[in-house]
Amino acid sequence: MTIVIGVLALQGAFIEHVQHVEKCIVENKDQYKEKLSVITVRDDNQLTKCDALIIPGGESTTMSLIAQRTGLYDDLHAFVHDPRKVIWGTCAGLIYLSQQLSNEAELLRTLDLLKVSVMRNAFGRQAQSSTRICDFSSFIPYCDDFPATFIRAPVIEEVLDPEEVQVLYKLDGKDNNGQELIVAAKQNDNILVTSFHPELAENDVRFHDWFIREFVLKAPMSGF
Ligand SMILES: NC(=O)CC[C@H](N)C(=O)O
Repeated sequence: MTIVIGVLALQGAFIEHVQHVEKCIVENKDQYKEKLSVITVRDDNQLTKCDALIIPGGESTTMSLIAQRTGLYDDLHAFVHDPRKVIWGTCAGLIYLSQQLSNEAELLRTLDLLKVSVMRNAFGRQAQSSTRICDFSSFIPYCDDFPATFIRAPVIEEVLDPEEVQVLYKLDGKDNNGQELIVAAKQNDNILVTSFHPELAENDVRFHDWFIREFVLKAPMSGF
């Protein structure tokens, strides 16, 4: 059996995710317990082939409008709500997955999955983009120097269901609303979100490798 990881390719930084997953497969295939492949997803036919789906960064309003216009919204909604599927949303993908937006919610019909409240563009106009070296070793073994790139990034201001959502990482300080700066979280064992872009860490696939090992290869579909 081959496990298929899809990358939603309606809009945004999908190619970088595909390249990172491909690099993981080439470099680590002997360590993975199952055969993996990666495809881009633009329609329902491609989506039905997938066991996991990465929703990339980009512009969440545009992504949501394209999904509605192409008729993919309902299929995406059903896919991400299936507990056997593995989902990872980065940046705009995080916004698109969330149940509640505290600002700029007009025109955006989210997939209503992640039980959090999110603030879009939480770092304001002053610092729209930055790369910070983050210590993720509390959840990714030995990964204490990861270059996390934030581009007009959202933050999770509030977890709406602490039983299902676990905070993985937050930045020091508060956002413009005086709320917490949660930038990585997981919901149950199959949904991961990051407000930064691990796919932009050049030649560094540690985050993607961890996603594959901790989520994709542990999901029910892979038989473990
Ligand atoms: N890099 C990104 O994905 C930016 C997200 C963008 N600010 C949005 O609201 O969709």
